[in-house]
Amino acid sequence: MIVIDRVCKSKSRTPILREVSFEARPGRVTGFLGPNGAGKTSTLRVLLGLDRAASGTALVNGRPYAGWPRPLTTVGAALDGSGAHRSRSAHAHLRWVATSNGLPRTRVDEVLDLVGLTGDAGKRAGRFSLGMSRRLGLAAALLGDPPILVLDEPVNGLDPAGIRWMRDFLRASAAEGRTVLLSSHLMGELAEIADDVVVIDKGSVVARGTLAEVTGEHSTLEDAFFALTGEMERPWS
Ligand SMILES: Nc1ncnc2c1ncn2[C@@H]1O[C@H](COP(=O)(O)OP(=O)(O)OP(=O)(O)O)[C@@H](O)[C@H]1O
Repeated sequence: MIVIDRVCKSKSRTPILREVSFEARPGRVTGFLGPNGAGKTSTLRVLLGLDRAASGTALVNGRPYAGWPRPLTTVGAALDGSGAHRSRSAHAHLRWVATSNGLPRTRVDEVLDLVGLTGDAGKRAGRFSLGMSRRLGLAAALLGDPPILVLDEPVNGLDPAGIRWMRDFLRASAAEGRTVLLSSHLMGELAEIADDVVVIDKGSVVARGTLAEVTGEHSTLEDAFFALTGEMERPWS
């Protein structure tokens, strides 16, 4: 369970998060939706202890992320890229992450299999496609078999097959009882995958609830999003 409670943060004296509050629950996919620059990544960075909030709390299973003795066994996170050095093979990268976090190396082959990268395990990360890099980032996040997954824009840039694979994987993870929190600015995709939706705009949460509650009277989540944020649909974007 993730509980974010009235998190505030400023950068260069400009408020970028204004009392952000929401929950992500076990067994559900929670979609964190907002336009570019709304504050999604900043919120996730606070949650993962990579940035400090000026005020408010962000807790995973009742504690700050950094308060967990072996955080990878509580939260698996993938923010941007695979995190692997270009010259390292997928297998070597995962071995290094496992060893440095006190996780058994036997887990490396298991997570490679889970994300469908067994056949590419010896390939250098620098030669991976975007979809393969996303899978490698996810594999690292899964090393500790965590009950909570936090993923920043996991389907951004993936081809249709990659999107479908990621969607099925995350839905199956939630069905196993995991808490899955993912950010996205792709509304159609989020509507396909999320049980619960949190909409953030200009650093403030403007809606949260089940997908049906947030969509409300609108025919699609996208329509609801534009009504909530006042963003105009731009034909060139
Ligand atoms: N290091 C920084 N210095 C100054 N401003 C920053 C910094 N990092 C982020 N910001 C600002 O904070 C706001 C929120 O950015 P953030 O990256 O969290 O948004 P986002 O919703 O993840 O956007 P995107 O979908 O484009 O990734 C933006 O206005 C951004 O310009």
